[in-house]
Amino acid sequence: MTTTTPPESQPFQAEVAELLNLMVHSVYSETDIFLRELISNASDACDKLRYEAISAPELIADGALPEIRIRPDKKANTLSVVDSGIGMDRQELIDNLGTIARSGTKSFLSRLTEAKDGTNLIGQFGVGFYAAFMVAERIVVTSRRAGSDQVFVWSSSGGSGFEIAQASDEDATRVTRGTEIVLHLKQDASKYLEGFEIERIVRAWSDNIQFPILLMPEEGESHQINSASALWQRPKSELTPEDYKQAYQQVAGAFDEPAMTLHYRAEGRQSYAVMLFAPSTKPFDLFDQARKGKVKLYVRRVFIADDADILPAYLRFVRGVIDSEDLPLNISREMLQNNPQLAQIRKAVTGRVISEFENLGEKEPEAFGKIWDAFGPVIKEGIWEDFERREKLLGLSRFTTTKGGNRSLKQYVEDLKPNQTDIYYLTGDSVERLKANPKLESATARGIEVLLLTDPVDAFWTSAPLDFGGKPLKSLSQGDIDFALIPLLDDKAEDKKDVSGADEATTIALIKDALGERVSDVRASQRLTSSASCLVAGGGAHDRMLERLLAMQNKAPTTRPILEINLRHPLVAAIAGDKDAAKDLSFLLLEQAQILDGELPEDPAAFANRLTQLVLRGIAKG
Ligand SMILES: Nc1ncnc2c1ncn2[C@@H]1O[C@H](COP(=O)(O)OP(=O)(O)OP(=O)(O)O)[C@@H](O)[C@H]1O
Repeated sequence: MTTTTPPESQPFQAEVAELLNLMVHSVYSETDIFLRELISNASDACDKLRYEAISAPELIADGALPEIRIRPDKKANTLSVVDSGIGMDRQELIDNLGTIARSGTKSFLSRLTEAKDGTNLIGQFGVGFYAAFMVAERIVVTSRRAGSDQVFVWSSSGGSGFEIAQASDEDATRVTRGTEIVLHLKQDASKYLEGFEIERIVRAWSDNIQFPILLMPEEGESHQINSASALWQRPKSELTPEDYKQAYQQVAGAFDEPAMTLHYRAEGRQSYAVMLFAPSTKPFDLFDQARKGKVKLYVRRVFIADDADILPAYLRFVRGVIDSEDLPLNISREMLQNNPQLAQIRKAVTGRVISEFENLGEKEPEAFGKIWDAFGPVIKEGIWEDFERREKLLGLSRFTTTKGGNRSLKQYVEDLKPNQTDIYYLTGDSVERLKANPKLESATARGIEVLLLTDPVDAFWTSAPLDFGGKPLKSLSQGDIDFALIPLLDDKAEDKKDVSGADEATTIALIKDALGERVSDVRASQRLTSSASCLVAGGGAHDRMLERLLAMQNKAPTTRPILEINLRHPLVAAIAGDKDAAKDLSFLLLEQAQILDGELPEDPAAFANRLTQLVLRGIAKG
């Protein structure tokens, strides 16, 4: 005897209501995708059932492979997508079809509202089930969790909420396991009742869904309309670029083209098939804190998990499938973490993905450039995290430098100047600002190439001790720089040295006295040629950019910088000669340097005031 729960109305989570509103009033032309989304959910449900049935075989007592049925009904103007998968109980219906759990949803929705054509963005997000509201004015979902004697009906016409109720006897008899989704189609969506239209969409988007998809026409025989093969198990020679594209779009729920495809079978100590893709566009949650990967793990074609952390977090954008022949089918998700066989697979596949990137970088630099543009900031996390592959990841990295875009460290090292032993870089907010940074001056005068690093992650990985090909990486805004042995491009420039040289000891003493605690030291600079001053971090301190980022997050106390001055600069030279103005001039040197680093002077009003006073004095003198 089952207890009866009365029908109940529930509101959608605010994000769902907003998404539905967007879907209904939007101009998305790609309405076809609703079917792909429903089939994909149905397929996931079949996968989950097969997985649960490994430890509870009674769930599929009939032994039949779960399947997906599509039933158009012109008279009723409905299209049904039915699966005999895992199904949902009452709470699951409420949670899964009433909320969106993914973080970052709010900010994504506001981007979607602003976008002109949201299809691409929608692809990054994956609206899933809710896409059905593009074509349906009312949706009724009847579901029975596998093994349960209770059946529930979820229904909604979009808007602000849904109803949930216990199924009638008739409904319960019809849905013996899994989920039936009935779409009451909108007026202009009746084309989705045509068999040929359904077949076309399934071929285009869902052909390689592993479970049979059956079309149940109103007249005539039902028949299977997909090939239902595990594509990754087929030999490469049988597959076309179009097959790979479809497989990628299906497995990733994406709309773009894969930027790289890696398909192979490993034999030997372990056998497994690998089909992985690098997308060409960024997903919306690339920088999500959870940093979860999305490579699906199968064992002998049975889906096991989609979060088995097969690839390291810095490759979390890679999508696809690994299908092992050797892992035990009944491996629990908890056991995946510590399974030594899986650890070997992880290691081998990670190495292979990286060497594939290396190949692409060498043979098809443009194709690799696309991947780098989209995912470089993520791959660079690996330089910090993956000690073992650090040099390889540095080798993969592409940089904007003072010589141009898309430069590799290999190219950098080939172009080293005579006596140059280090690889120089500067971190900051934008390439334009970095190019104008005075810390580049001395390097520029010697034709030394400098990496201009502007991704937030750059401040972090560069804080590890790094070298490439035996050449250490060195920041131009940290510690001492010695360019003495590297010749100037224009060797006469050196003559300017004594033109208006200030008395070093006196000048430094005056500035130190004026600035007191604001700086940790004042030094003559090797970095500057034409600017008056710059700020650098001490050798043992965090680089300036990292310091700023950490300070923003209150993660570390700030350390005082070192002020470097250019003794040849007239402003610096003036300090020793004009004791009255020495204090104001010293502050000006500090504040100018802060501004050039993209910081604000601590007291902007005092800065403006000082500047005014000095200019007025200048005018009066003139
Ligand atoms: N046919 C179904 N059978 C069982 N559960 C389902 C079915 N359709 C949807 N669900 C459940 O509802 C959840 C939400 O589905 P939805 O399509 O909105 O997002 P998703 O599939 O999780 O995400 P994405 O679309 O990005 O893959 C699913 O995760 C699943 O738990």
